[in-house]
Amino acid sequence: MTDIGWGPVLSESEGYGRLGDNSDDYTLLTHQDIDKLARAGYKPHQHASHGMIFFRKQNKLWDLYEQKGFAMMQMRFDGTLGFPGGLMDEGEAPIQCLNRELHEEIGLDLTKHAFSDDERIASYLHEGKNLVLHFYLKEVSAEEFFALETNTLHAPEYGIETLGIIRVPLFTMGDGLRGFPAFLTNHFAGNARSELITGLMAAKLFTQEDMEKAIKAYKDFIKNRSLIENMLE
Ligand SMILES: O=c1[nH]cnc2c1ncn2[C@H]1C[C@H](O)[C@@H](COP(=O)(O)OP(=O)(O)O)O1
Repeated sequence: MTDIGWGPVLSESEGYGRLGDNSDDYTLLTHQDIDKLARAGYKPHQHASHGMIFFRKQNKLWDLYEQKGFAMMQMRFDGTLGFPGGLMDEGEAPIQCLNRELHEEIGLDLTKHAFSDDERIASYLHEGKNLVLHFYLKEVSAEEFFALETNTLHAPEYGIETLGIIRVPLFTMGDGLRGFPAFLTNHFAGNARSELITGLMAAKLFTQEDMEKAIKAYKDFIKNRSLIENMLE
């Protein structure tokens, strides 16, 4: 087999992952938009699919904090946080792309846990990047979640694209910041932060009020951090 090398292939997708996206850069697409894209063979855009696997469990963590369960994310090769998933290959549909990528990145057993098309909860267009992002959500039991996590160590891309699977802390500590709001202050790939918020709301793990409180705590922290950094300059 001729080795084509990854250089030319990767350089084409370099721009998609650049940091600095805002949530306003992404437009939420309707079902009609998606049907139209499918009829056009998903062209002329590049597409990517990512999925959130979670379990719900009402728990009092350390007898103190209300924990809602866990959601799975990953530390990516580029140092940002994201969901398992990736770019669609020629001839694929978004759901095929998702299942292929989840097998490669987290070793998902597709005979047991393949995602289905009706688990897509949102799709977004980034016009500037000509990129459509499809986002899927899957609920599993706690036991299945732990087994899936263990299996990630044997995934073909573990240690290459996926540097580690992480659990999103779904609780807030007494200072109102540590836990989920502090988690939101990390660097995320693409619109993964918005997807996380959307996914947790769609799963009804957060009430509107709890989510607004968490987002406010995270944004206040970022604002205060920038103020302090500016003062120190
Ligand atoms: O979790 C994510 N949510 C939304 N957008 C994401 C996420 N992870 C990455 N991205 C963006 C930015 C990336 O460059 C493109 C392509 O995804 P990626 O997973 O890097 O694709 P490959 O593994 O290189 O095929 O989507």
